[in-house]
Amino acid sequence: MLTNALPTKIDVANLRKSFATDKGTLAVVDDVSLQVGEGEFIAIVGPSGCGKSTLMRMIAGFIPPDSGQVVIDGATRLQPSPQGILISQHGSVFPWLTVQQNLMFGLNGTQSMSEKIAIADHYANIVGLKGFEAAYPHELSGGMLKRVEIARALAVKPAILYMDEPFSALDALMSLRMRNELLKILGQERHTVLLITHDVEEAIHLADRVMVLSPRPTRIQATFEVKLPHPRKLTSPEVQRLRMAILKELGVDADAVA
Ligand SMILES: Nc1ncnc2c1ncn2[C@@H]1O[C@H](COP(=O)(O)OP(=O)(O)OP(=O)(O)O)[C@@H](O)[C@H]1O
Repeated sequence: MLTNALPTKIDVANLRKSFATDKGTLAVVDDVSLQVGEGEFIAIVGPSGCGKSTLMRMIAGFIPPDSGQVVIDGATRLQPSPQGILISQHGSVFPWLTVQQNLMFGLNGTQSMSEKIAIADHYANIVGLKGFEAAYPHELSGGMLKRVEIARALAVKPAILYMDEPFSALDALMSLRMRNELLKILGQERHTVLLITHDVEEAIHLADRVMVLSPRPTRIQATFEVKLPHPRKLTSPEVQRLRMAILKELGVDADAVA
């Protein structure tokens, strides 16, 4: 049980990971432990190349840790599960399928075709793609493609959403819109979310807790609770104070970016 009384969804204990490279062993993750509550939204920020993606991929079960363990719903995680969906920065929408077919892709065989279509159309609507169900990816903008990807992930109702810089390829306006859409969706359907971002404002906008990772080999350097109700006003003094404190942890001269 976490201090805020949410049942523990993800329990990460003493994860370590090194990679063998041409130049020898590269220690990437150094003894990371964290607990995530059911329905909690955690943002992870850290210096470039510190090991954020490696940490998330271990938690999601895509790569095995050298030591330590990941327990999800009380069971040790050894491989990826359909319960957890990873949305990456590169995107993975299938170019040969329409929006509707992409959204139906991950749905399992227990639903009839008409049920699958209804689910796909519901999520297309939620992310503002109504009317584009028959369009192919090449007919969509970058922001729309990102929305297809998020809708596809949500359509399978994953218990956990792993998001690795999902909005980093978008322009600032579209990124802000996507954050608001995500918050809207999470207001309707609760998911546990782990988000990697390099954008401190995005972390504070979305998350219940922001974890700051150290340079490689990475550890959890600091944790910030964001106890602000949604919708959050990004220009508020509380948000600005948190932003300064997190930037300071990251070694950025906060006065220079104020
Ligand atoms: N499979 C691998 N083999 C060897 N080195 C790897 C492998 N995967 C990651 N690395 C190295 O581990 C380090 C951390 O990479 P990772 O992608 O986890 O960092 P990151 O914090 O997510 O980076 P960024 O901020 O640039 O997205 C990097 O130096 C990377 O080159």
